[in-house]
Amino acid sequence: MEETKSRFKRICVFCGSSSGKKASYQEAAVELGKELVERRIDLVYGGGSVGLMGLVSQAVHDGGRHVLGVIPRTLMPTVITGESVGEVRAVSDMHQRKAEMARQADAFIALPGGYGTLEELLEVITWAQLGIHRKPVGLLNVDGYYNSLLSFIDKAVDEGFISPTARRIILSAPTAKQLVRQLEEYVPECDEIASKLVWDEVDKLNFVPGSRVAT
Ligand SMILES: C/C(=C\CNc1ncnc2c1ncn2[C@@H]1O[C@H](COP(=O)(O)O)[C@@H](O)[C@H]1O)CO
Repeated sequence: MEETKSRFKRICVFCGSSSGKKASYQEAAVELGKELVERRIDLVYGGGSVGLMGLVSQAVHDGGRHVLGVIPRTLMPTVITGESVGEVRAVSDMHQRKAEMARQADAFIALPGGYGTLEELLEVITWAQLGIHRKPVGLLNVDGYYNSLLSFIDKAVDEGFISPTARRIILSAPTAKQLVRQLEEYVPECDEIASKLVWDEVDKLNFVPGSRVAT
């Protein structure tokens, strides 16, 4: 397989701790892992081997890329989340886990998932809206899984709760290849208010002003 170069060193994947009912969700997790490998991109995720989390991490590890699992100490016993592949970083709680995953990543992708996935996804979108980071965020919309979420977000734009600029933070595509290509081409827009906010160093998630990609 020919390797393609990427602007990203490491991507964070949020996804179900369950596998979902359709084979297409599981296939998409493996496909995404292979796409990261092809582009020589490492993975950061929530650790363990359950559900789609296990499938994407195993595919990246099998392809020879680095896998970093960030996992709260309480969830570390393998009877709870299964054996992790690659490097495991223990953190004290779920908040620290999200902050550490975000700090370690140059971009974010959400595969299908449940509450945990949605919460992680919406948080990095909110952080982008506030100018805490300028890293791309993409939804892997497998079999239209996220259509209703995207419709809801469009309704929130129509009703005046999300600005058109903030709507454009979210990229989406039906396949890993199309989505990663979009993430590679993404140029962040700056909201007028967000551009004036000054976040503490710790809150900035490694973003260097003036660069297109967070470092
Ligand atoms: C404790 C139980 C199951 C184990 N649950 C999780 N294991 C690992 N990571 C998890 C777990 N729950 C949430 N996460 C994080 O959120 C995303 C997955 O959540 P979802 O609700 O399945 O979409 C994932 O990205 C993780 O970072 C027994 O119930």
